[in-house]
Amino acid sequence: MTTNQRFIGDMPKIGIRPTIDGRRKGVRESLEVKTMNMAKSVANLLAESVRYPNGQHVETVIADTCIGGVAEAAMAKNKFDKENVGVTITVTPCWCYGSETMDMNPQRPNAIWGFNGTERPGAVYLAAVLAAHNQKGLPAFGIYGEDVQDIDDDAIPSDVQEKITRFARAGLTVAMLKDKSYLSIGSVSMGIAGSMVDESFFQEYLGMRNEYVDMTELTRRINEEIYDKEEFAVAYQWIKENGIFGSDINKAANQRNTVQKEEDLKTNIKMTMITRDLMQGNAKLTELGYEEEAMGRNAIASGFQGQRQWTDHFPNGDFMEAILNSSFDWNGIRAPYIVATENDTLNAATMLFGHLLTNTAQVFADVRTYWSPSAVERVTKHQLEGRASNGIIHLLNSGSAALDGTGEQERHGKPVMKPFWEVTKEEAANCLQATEWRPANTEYFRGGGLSSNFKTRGDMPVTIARINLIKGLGPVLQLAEGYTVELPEHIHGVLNDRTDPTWPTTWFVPNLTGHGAFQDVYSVMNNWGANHCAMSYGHIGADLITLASMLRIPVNMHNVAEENIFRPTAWNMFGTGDKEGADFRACQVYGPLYK
Ligand SMILES: C[C@H](O)[C@@H](O)[C@@H](O)C(=O)CO
Ligand SMILES: [Mn+2]
Repeated sequence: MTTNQRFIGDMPKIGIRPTIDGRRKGVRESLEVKTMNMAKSVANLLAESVRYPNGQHVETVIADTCIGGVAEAAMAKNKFDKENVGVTITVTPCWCYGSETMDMNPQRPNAIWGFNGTERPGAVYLAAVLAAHNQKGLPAFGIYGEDVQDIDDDAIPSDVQEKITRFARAGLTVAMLKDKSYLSIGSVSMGIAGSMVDESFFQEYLGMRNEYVDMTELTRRINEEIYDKEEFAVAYQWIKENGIFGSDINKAANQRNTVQKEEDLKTNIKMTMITRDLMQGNAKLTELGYEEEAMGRNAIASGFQGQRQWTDHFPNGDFMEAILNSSFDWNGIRAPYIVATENDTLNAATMLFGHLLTNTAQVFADVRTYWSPSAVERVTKHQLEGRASNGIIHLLNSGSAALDGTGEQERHGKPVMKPFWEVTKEEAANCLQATEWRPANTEYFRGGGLSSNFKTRGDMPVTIARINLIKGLGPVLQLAEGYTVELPEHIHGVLNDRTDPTWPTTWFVPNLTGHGAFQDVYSVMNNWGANHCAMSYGHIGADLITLASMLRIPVNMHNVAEENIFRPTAWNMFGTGDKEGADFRACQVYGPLYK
């Protein structure tokens, strides 16, 4: 199965609306070419610089005519509705009639680029149409280049490019979430509130539905052999030949014997295939006589409860979660699946944001420990240095960290996490080689299984994020941009051995601003809203903030520079001095996108 067959329906397109002054006999005629050229430049920019998670370049649809009034606005809308347009960008070099030309679809993110020129007043239209958007309660993003351009200049200035592409990535994420499912496999893990499904959150904020299966469905499919046995043979050979099987940390009395460990590996492979099939279906199952199972659940993300009923008896979910979240498996290099440990639905939604904005794999982790410089010195007799010198946060969890999180993919000799189509065979092999599959800690996981153990390479720019649900307020998003750091081996060894050393470790350092939650590293840990975070490659805080504003989720903690914050213009009307407070007020007034 190829990745672009993964979900039912086409990828959403971006609709481009060239608006124009409707006055014929001179004015309109003189502007037609320029206006359409702006639309074409935006289409070219998007096709070059934005891709869908399946690797295809983004598709755009330009309205058949410039839009001078309401009839042409309706014609553009009809075209867009037929073409599965999920996001629209209006462009214009001139004055046009605000409410007569505007896009009034309340659920499709909309931006307007008003050309900064002097011959015709694009900025005046921009201000007028944004006022109409605000007055009608239909928030839109305004884009106005900083420097004046000449009317015959069809280039898009870099500040405008940045805003258009940021808007497009976030808008497409909104559109790609819509009408997909989150699949809960099992229910609440160990009282973790994030694994209590809040259907209103998924339905009203993300436009998604919730699907559920009991974990016994895995048992049924394993026992009745409802999976592709040929694929199983390939997977088994692949991991036996290429996997590194690390040592057992369990006391002799608690160790599983060789026969059990071999069975655990086989069960883990079957769990991986079955979870994927539950999410997206598998045509092979039709050949086996299981047409219903072959359909899958149109799930763009899933979560596996695991602990404790399953893991007290069966092999744990670490292998399954690690492989599915990675950009490769025994079938080759492919887009990651999003699977949350402990069925933490809120971390899964955060991982989806990171994945759909960047097209890269995500690292799910416990926000485990803050190590102050003095605590590290006390325990190791060594001082933290460089980026780590203000203290470090230990990200660690059984399960869902993508193997891409090893940092074994490179650009210009530096560790990165890439979209799957840029990952080479050698890099995928290196990620696997940097991972040890170790017998699970049987005091935690009585049913055994294989845990994935690696240490993330340092110097990767990353962003950790998390959605939290607050009674009386709704969802809020928090994020921290920072870097992975690599500690000298002796320090890492001492710190890591104090916890469960069979799991993947990332040492994270946030960028500090000296204010609020970013006063120091301790404050970042202290202000984290739950036990988990999702880590994404790159400094994507600004994209996350734009996306959150589209979904009306306020951001309660971030360390993104103010000049990079891009939200609908209406947000400024809720206050310009205190952007954080304005965000909360705006989100409260507009409410969830799909209410
Ligand atoms: C094995 C343990 O139960 C861990 O899974 C636990 O510490 C968590 O990850 C909690 O989020
Ligand atoms: Mn956890």
